[in-house]
Amino acid sequence: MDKFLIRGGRPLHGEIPIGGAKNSALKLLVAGLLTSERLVVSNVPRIDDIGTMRLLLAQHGVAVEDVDGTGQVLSVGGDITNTEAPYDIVSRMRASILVLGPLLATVGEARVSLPGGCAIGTRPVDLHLKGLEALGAEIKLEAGYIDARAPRGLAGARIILPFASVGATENLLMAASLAEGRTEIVNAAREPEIDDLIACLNAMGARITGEGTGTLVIDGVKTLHGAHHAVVADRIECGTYACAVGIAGGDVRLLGGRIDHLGSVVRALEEAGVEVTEDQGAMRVRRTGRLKGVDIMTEPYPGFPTDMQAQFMALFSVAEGASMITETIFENRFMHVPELNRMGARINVHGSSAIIRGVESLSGAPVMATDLRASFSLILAGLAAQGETAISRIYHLDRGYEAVERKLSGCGAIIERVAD
Ligand SMILES: CC(=O)N[C@H]1[C@@H](OP(=O)(O)OP(=O)(O)OC[C@H]2O[C@@H](n3ccc(=O)[nH]c3=O)[C@H](O)[C@@H]2O)O[C@H](CO)[C@@H](O)[C@@H]1O
Ligand SMILES: C=C(OP(=O)(O)O)C(=O)O
Repeated sequence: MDKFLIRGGRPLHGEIPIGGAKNSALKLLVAGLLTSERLVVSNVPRIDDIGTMRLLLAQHGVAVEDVDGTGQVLSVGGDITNTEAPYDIVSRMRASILVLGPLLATVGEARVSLPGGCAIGTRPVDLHLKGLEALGAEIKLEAGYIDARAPRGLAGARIILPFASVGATENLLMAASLAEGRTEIVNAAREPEIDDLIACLNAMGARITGEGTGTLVIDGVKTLHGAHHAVVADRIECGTYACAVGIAGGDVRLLGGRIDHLGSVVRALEEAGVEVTEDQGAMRVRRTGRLKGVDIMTEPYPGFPTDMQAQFMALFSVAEGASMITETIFENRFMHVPELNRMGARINVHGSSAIIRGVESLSGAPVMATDLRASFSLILAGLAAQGETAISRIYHLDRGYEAVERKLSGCGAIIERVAD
């Protein structure tokens, strides 16, 4: 197991390239199950979750090839030979549940392990299952597995989601693309990654309209074909590095960062005293003065993303005044709080809200990463802290961030990966 050693106190200057979005690339690769032709996906981030997805697709008999040897252009293709998604892969990566809709739509059956809870919450999949049942699937839960069948194929339906679930919207979109007739998904998620999946499915011959509106209309087609699609820029990676500049100070251009996908994050940064501008295909982030505390609440897009909550917690821990962060999406997403407090932060959690009383400075300490975004909040704290911070269990971070130490040290940070 690796750990990071960070020496804080240095401002960041330079450029950081922003990669393709983890939360889009994973679903785009799954979309490859919907056709026996080749789907080529470019701008794929080189992160551990992509390796796990390749393993899962291989388990279904579908090959994922590295087209040019860079790991950034992957081609998915081949016939599905096995419809089981086993526990050992699904429990490692929850996005595995996304194979359910495509397997049902193409081969009419799937056996997918229930993902169960994870560090940030219970994360049930009831909305995925109810939606697929509305499309005609017969679903049984047995021995920890979802047994789903659609012996007569899937048929379009009007589905009203009680909550705009990202994963349920994606599973239903892919299944409905090959269902007979029209499907309408009301209260669909509106995240940019959903629009990216729709663009890819439409390039494969699907007929989907309504992206970004919350109501998606899918006219099912008989087959989908191969296509080439480039993954949208990772708004969470971009927002995370913006927080790095916010907490460490300095001036950095985030290359390829999409400011238009980060409205609520940019507003919070600006309120906190961080300057954000669009700069010729990059997002430029600067901070010279003291940070100020801000209140934020996580919400589905276009609201403030839960995947940026931990990073802002670190930022506000050294801001002037108090901040309140309310987490409304996941019930247990404050595991970074005790670790930040060990570094000198003053954070109290009351139910789904955390009160952060800003301190003058943090001090380096040995801390432990508990999940993907929490891991980065500790890096951010380490960049601002006096002395050395040692972060263990960074395998959580490697799930979703590419080349963190290279990107940060390229801008002047002192960060090193060492074997634990
Ligand atoms: C791989 C991926 O893209 N992950 C993202 C995706 O996760 P994911 O797709 O799991 O997130 P959802 O939007 O589905 O979940 C949000 C909330 O709805 C609840 N829920 C969801 C489905 C369901 O059937 N029943 C139910 O109760 C969940 O427990 C959670 O509390 O969106 C989240 C919310 O933006 C992000 O934090 C994750 O990074
Ligand atoms: C929670 C996240 O991912 P996952 O849904 O894969 O757990 C995330 O990307 O912050």
